[in-house]
Amino acid sequence: MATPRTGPRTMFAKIWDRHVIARRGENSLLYVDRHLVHEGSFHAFRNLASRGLKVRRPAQTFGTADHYAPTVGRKLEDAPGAEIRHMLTTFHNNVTANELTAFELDDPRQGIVHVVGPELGLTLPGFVLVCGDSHTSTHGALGCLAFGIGQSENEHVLATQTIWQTTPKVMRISIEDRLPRGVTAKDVILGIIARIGTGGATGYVIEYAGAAVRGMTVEERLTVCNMSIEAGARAGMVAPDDTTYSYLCDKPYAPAGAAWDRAVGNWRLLASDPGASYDRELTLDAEMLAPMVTWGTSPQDALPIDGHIPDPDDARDPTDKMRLRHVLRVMGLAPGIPLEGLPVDRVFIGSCTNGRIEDLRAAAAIVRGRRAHVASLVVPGSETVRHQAESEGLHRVFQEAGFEWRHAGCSMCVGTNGDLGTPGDRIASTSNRNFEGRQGRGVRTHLMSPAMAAAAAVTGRLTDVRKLGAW
Ligand SMILES: CC(C)[C@H](C(=O)O)[C@@H](O)C(=O)O
Ligand code: SF4
Repeated sequence: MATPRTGPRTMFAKIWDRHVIARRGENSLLYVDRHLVHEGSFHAFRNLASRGLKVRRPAQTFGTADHYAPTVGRKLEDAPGAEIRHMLTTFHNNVTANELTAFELDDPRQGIVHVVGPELGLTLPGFVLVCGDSHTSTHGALGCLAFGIGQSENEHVLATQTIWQTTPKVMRISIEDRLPRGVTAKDVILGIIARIGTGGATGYVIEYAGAAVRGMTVEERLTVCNMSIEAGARAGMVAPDDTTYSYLCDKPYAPAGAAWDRAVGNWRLLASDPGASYDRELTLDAEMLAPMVTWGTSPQDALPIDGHIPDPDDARDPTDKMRLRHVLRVMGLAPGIPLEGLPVDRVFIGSCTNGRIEDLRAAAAIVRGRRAHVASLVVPGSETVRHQAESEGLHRVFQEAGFEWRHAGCSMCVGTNGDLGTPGDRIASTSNRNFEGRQGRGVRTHLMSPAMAAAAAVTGRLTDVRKLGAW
């Protein structure tokens, strides 16, 4: 559908229209307000340099070391292996050569790009923000259009501060009512993906709306928008409101003084107009949601904790039947068994989905006064989060329970820094992808909320956190 020029407009259309510089057929050239880079952007920097170019707008481009960051210490030598160290050195050389502000291992602001952007105020409402990383959808929680880009697009943005895009469609997902006890933002997004599937939002930008979303903190909205990409969406967005402004007002890179007042005045105009039309609408009742756990190798393979492993024989479609058989083999699960009570070998609390301070507080509330039954790792999403958690004494709660408390990075979400499970491990993980082998060869991943992962750590089994009495 073409963007309507007049009449009620969606938040997406307002931001998009304001950034279009040129049109060529189906494609629009968009101005990019903010470009974020991590170690994975090395191809783009290499190609840029080979064309004799430098970053066009260094003041709008920020870098952070996250995927390869060692979490056991902050020195290059803490990284296991020459390849990992090479990635970190290459990143350093690229940001230095282009005179970019970057948060490297020794910087107190270092962390996962999608945690660092919002918490430093590098992500602002109304922006077009891009990064060579699929979970860039996270930033849309602040009311901007944020999406992941590929390496050649990344090079184009570095060189021109613009990007060619086709106009996506817009879907509104309204989550009405209030979240029940023990149900978190992670359960909301896993519930949505279980319902619409990993291709359910392909070609769309999702706008999350409804009372449950309005009632969420910014951190909870970030969790929801983070996993939009797992439903195939180009981006996820939440209209900015007073919750957004009070989150942003004291952030280092947010506007200050009179500029802040002017900015808020403009941001207040961003929300979709009443009566704006969407290409697709979906409404979910929050009251129906429960703590969710994935049982398969795709984020859509999610069920409430009181669910049972599906039986491939119940699948009508032969392709589904085959896929299910394969998934259950990979996951080491038998049809019909209950999810609750399944023993786990390891727990990972962290990632750009659930590595923020509220996530660590929620996990610590369950862990306090209990002991970890299995190897458990807490990796704050950023050093800012780590320092905040330490000032609240959360690190001691985890350490006294036998958890490992690390420095910030992507860590076991993807294991590119060497933090991996061992073959056969079943991991309760707060990350966003449960793809086969993502956390290590032969490792089985179950995605869940921080509270649920903490419950699994202290019982050694998939556990309904509502039964631990902490809620
Ligand atoms: C390495 C990076 C490009 C990748 C992504 O795009 O998402 C990673 O962050 C991931 O989560 O798998
Ligand atoms: S924490 Fe995981 S999902 Fe997020 S950017 Fe890092 S690897 Fe990707």
